[in-house]
Amino acid sequence: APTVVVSGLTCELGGRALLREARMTVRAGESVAVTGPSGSGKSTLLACLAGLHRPRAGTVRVCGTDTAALRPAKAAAWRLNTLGFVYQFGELLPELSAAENTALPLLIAGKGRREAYGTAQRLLRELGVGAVADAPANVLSGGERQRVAVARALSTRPPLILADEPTGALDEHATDDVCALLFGLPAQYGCTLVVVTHNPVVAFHADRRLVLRDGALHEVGDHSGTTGPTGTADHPGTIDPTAAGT
Ligand SMILES: Nc1ncnc2c1ncn2[C@@H]1O[C@H](COP(=O)(O)OP(=O)(O)OP(=O)(O)O)[C@@H](O)[C@H]1O
Repeated sequence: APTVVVSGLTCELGGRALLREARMTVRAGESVAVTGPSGSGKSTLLACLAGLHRPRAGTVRVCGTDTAALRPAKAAAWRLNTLGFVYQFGELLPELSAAENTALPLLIAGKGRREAYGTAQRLLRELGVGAVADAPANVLSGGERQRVAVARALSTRPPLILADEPTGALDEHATDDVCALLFGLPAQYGCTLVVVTHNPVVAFHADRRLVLRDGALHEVGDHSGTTGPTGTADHPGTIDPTAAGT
């Protein structure tokens, strides 16, 4: 069964219709990038996937669960076990160490300290930030912060990772680094990945790309016919505006 099935999703915020009968399906183990103009509703779409925003119409099923129908008391536990979030600035708790940030979801899920910290240390090592496990989050570099954020997102082994502009605060080098890490997660950890990004270079790493335009999600060209994220077959060196989704 697909991990994500969205159909007829209609959502308003501040009196503005952001999503209009949007639809998308994401298969298990797939990575999908969602691009689109600023303010088009990409973060709102992620909030709907997470059941954090109740749509006016339509359905959102994640791992078979209708997220709009989740009762608040059950929603938090469902999110804890089903979703991992990665945000633009890592959004770690600054006074806690990398290991403490990573162990936190497991402690909240009721795991014992030994198991939670064991898992955290292992994930941080696997993601290349084992050396900073005991450093407070507020001294980490941007790239290290995002690696720790990914470790935290993976800690409960959720089937779906949602990333909202995960490279938005990084330079080019760190962006490449975090992209390699993020888009390698489905193969390495067996999860599904949905990434919201402005950056066509980031989107190009995904198995599929969707653009959110006028409230609807459109599939954009597959990788054939383009020379890569920085050029098209017809115009090498230019960014394909269709693929960029802007
Ligand atoms: N709680 C809210 N109440 C009212 N309006 C909101 C609320 N949250 C977001 N909006 C508005 O909804 C629109 C879409 O916001 P959203 O963050 O989903 O867009 P986005 O595509 O992710 O934008 P960006 O790429 O700039 O992050 C924006 O105009 C925003 O100001």
